[in-house]
Amino acid sequence: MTHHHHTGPAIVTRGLTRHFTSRKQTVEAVQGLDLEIEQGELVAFLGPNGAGKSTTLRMLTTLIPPTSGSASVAGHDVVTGQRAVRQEIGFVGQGNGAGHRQLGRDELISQGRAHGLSRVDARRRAAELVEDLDLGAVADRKVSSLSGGQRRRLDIAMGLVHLPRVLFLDEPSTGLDPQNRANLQELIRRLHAESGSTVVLTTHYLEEADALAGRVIVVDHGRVIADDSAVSLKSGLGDLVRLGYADPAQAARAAARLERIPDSRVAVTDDAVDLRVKDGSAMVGELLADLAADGVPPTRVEVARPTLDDVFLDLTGRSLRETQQTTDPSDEPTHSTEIDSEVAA
Ligand SMILES: Nc1ncnc2c1ncn2[C@@H]1O[C@H](COP(=O)(O)OP(=O)(O)OP(=O)(O)O)[C@@H](O)[C@H]1O
Repeated sequence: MTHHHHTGPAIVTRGLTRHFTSRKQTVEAVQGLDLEIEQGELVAFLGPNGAGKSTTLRMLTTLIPPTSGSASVAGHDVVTGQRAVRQEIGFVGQGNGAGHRQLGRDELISQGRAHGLSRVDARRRAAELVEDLDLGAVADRKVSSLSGGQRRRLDIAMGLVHLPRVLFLDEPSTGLDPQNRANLQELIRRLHAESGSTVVLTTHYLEEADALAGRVIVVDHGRVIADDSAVSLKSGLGDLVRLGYADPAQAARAAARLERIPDSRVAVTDDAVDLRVKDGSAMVGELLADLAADGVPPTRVEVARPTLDDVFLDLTGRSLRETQQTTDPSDEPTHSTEIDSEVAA
């Protein structure tokens, strides 16, 4: 069997586990992942700092071996078939190591040569990538002089030189401004659509996972806590209808009435009632009429569509934003700022 005929899933993991030991303490970074990712999927691993996203990617790209369990990529085991896996994949890490003194185009050509392309083919491939990734204006400048967004596009071009069947991107848009992030997402979407290759990325931008990935795998403490399309994850949770009252007694009466709605959850805090229910936005008119008829019309109403942060909160009792801020205080402030603006949107 040659890898060209591999027709099974792009990625399979079975009990994939990785522990780290430092100063006699064991960190269970990844704990027993069982995943199947089909060829051509675009998947985002979403989770807070330290959830195990990078460790998972580093195992799948053969940079570190699993402690236990197994994984295969494009039909090859990441341990016994390390070499074959490397030929099939592209990996764009966090801050790749393109030589700063080189010109962007020369970096691409060297990378192509390193992957076994002839000089002519490497030049041709570099030219294609410069075109595809809109690097024309910067390809003939030194890498060290490029902006963050240009540098990221060059990193991605580096990962694409050998037409990988599976592309791994570790936090591709971290550190980019919103405009560059949007451009990069558009680029990833286009590359995925045109190449039909499998794309796996990690992110802690909710908005990115939401906008980009057909499938979102939410990880926390080294485990998968949800795995579905962003749309299903959110619609499964339901909309939040928040009703404000003049006093707590009214709120309590309204809550008692709302608890009769099937498949809903009601929470009261002082003079506000939170109702979580599927398609809440569609039923709000009827709901208000009923409450008015029962003598408990609210004084304020807000309806919020669920975000992936709500999904995370529902699953873990914590917000991605909180974990973002507390797990790694040295983290760049851009992260939490971004997540704030996403939630506010
Ligand atoms: N080489 C290592 N030695 C010791 N601990 C490690 C090592 N690499 C990762 N860890 C720990 O494993 C856990 C998972 O880290 P990992 O980098 O996979 O998380 P992540 O989800 O990618 O987070 P981030 O969003 O911050 O990149 C963390 O607790 C981390 O401190």
